Amino acid sequence: MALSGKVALVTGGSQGLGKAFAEILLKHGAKVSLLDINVPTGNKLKAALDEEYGSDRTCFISCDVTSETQLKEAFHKTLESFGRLDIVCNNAGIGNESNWERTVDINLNGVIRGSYLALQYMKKQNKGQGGVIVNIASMAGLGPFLSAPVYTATKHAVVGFSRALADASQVSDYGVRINVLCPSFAKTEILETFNTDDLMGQFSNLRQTTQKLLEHMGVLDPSQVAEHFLQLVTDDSRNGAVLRVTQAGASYMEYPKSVM
Ligand SMILES: NC(=O)c1ccc[n+]([C@@H]2O[C@H](COP(=O)([O-])OP(=O)(O)OC[C@H]3O[C@@H](n4cnc5c(N)ncnc54)[C@H](O)[C@@H]3O)[C@@H](O)[C@H]2O)c1
Ligand SMILES: CCCCC[C@H](O)/C=C/C=C\C/C=C\C/C=C\CCCC(=O)O
Repeated sequence: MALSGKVALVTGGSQGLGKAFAEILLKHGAKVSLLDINVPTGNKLKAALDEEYGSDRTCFISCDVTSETQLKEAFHKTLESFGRLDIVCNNAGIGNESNWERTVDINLNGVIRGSYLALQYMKKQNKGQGGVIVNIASMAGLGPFLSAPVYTATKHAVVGFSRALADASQVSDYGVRINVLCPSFAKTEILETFNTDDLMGQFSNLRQTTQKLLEHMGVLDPSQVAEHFLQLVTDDSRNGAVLRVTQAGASYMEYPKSVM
């Protein structure tokens, strides 16, 4: 998929990986709708992007992915502002093992809400032009991250949900590809989770273990992660792909062939 003239929507787009995804899409000619609950940071980012790319290339929409109503409205506003929708990145996520219900509602339910709305707007059967969904999981979607069991569960679920949806989309001929990105640790605010006892809950005693894992795996720059995100967006041959990104490089996960 060539990105010039295409329109993307990125949840959790105010900072961190969402910001890096927005920037790489803009660099390649797309327009981007940024959705986030962090309104001051989102507005600041929009102002900075206006300077660099012009004010018609982005919009910022205050949106909580736990609200079906707000998310629907944000998709509607994106279509209204830019006239089309081609790329949806369900990226908003948190690490909160204490309020784990909220973690499930953002990391998993938010991805499901965003993916279903994306299909509704992009699938050919609804007069959409087709497109691509990239859901952001984590290495914790591929194996156990011991200090964050609920986070691990949500990210495994994002991988399973996205792979099943990709097969369903292909069999139903929606014209929409669905892929998953699984980054290792990246330098963003979410890593502060490990220094916050309230967020780690009963697993705050595992801080040393987490710290060792982090030192062992290293910390990626968001721009490195964005390069691999771009691959999932632009490579039309990829549907149901799960791309693992580490300091050592990126590799597609291999799974047994689907029964269908
Ligand atoms: N940084 C890492 O090490 C890492 C590694 C693998 C995967 N991830 C995943 O990447 C994604 C982005 O995280 P990040 O690292 O950029 O962290 P971050 O904390 O910098 O960014 C997360 C963004 O999501 C927004 N957000 C949180 N709850 C929201 C909600 N209810 N509705 C809308 N927006 C909401 C936040 O305001 C923030 O802007 C997450 O899904 C995270 O799990 C991060
Ligand atoms: C709790 C919020 C912190 C977010 C961290 C973020 O998602 C990064 C996680 C990075 C690594 C997770 C650690 C362990 C996963 C365990 C095994 C994966 C092995 C799978 C493989 O090598 O393919």
